[in-house]
Amino acid sequence: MSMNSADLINNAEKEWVWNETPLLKVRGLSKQFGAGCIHCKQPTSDEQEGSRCQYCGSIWACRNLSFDLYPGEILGVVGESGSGKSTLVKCLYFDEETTVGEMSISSYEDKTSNLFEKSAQQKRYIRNHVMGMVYQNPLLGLRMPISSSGNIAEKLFAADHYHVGSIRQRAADLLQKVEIPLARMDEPPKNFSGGMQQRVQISKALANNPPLLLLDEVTTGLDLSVQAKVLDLIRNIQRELRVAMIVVSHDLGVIRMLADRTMVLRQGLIVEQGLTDQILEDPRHPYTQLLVHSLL
Ligand SMILES: Nc1ncnc2c1ncn2[C@@H]1O[C@H](COP(=O)(O)OP(=O)(O)OP(=O)(O)O)[C@@H](O)[C@H]1O
Repeated sequence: MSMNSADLINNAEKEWVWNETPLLKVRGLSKQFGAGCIHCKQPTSDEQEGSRCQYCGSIWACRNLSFDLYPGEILGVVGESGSGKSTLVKCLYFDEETTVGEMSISSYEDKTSNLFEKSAQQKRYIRNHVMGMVYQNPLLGLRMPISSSGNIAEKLFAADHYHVGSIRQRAADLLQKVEIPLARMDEPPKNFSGGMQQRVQISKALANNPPLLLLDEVTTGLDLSVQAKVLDLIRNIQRELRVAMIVVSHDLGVIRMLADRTMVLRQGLIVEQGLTDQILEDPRHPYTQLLVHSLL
């Protein structure tokens, strides 16, 4: 297959990205819901066994997940409903307690230590300074009754910024970046459409210039034209700010548009990972083949 110049630039960018130290390293991340029992103390990596313990009903939502994310890269996480995608990002953002595993972030002062073992206060610091999260449900990421600028201010306060003038300017800049009219910056997100709410969430998540952004099904439930606008915005932000992202979606169209590399989850296990082009054009695992063919 012949390559055009855009492919060449893309590949050059990917090579450049991979020569760097990973921004995020995750090793052996497992998350169990339920008390567990003697039969399911350890997550099994056997696809045939499934993620649910037949004795106690506990579920290993994520099983032994290991991966790296490079600065400025977008990693897609795809899989059917219940495959563990949301649980993975919730563990990374400390919304859920990880059962076993290690995570380190190279831009955090303590580069190599396991962030899952930090205190609640340190985890709060990491959430406010090093990561941003955009949820599928804007109710989880925004305070609906307070102004959009106030939502951003809240995130800046949490990271110890107190100068009112510069906070307001930062809120205006961010809302402008996501194309919310400045005349509406003091309106609460509850007055906005679904697509606008997602854009306010994105601007709030970017408030402290985090090197890592987590996006969980951010376009699910939006009209197709609105989806396209939000996806465009995410792509532009990644190009402009070189922020690394983990994009969770059950929609391979979203993954195709955004992700440099992709990880396919099934019943909490990674069944395949690699360059998105390769995964979509030449999937190896039968489950990925099924996903890709259902898109065609
Ligand atoms: N709080 C919880 N308590 C018990 N089980 C849970 C909880 N949250 C998730 N699970 C289970 O963990 C597994 C993975 O769920 P998760 O929400 O991560 O999947 P997902 O791939 O994000 O699905 P979807 O695309 O439908 O959001 C599922 O079997 C789910 O029932």
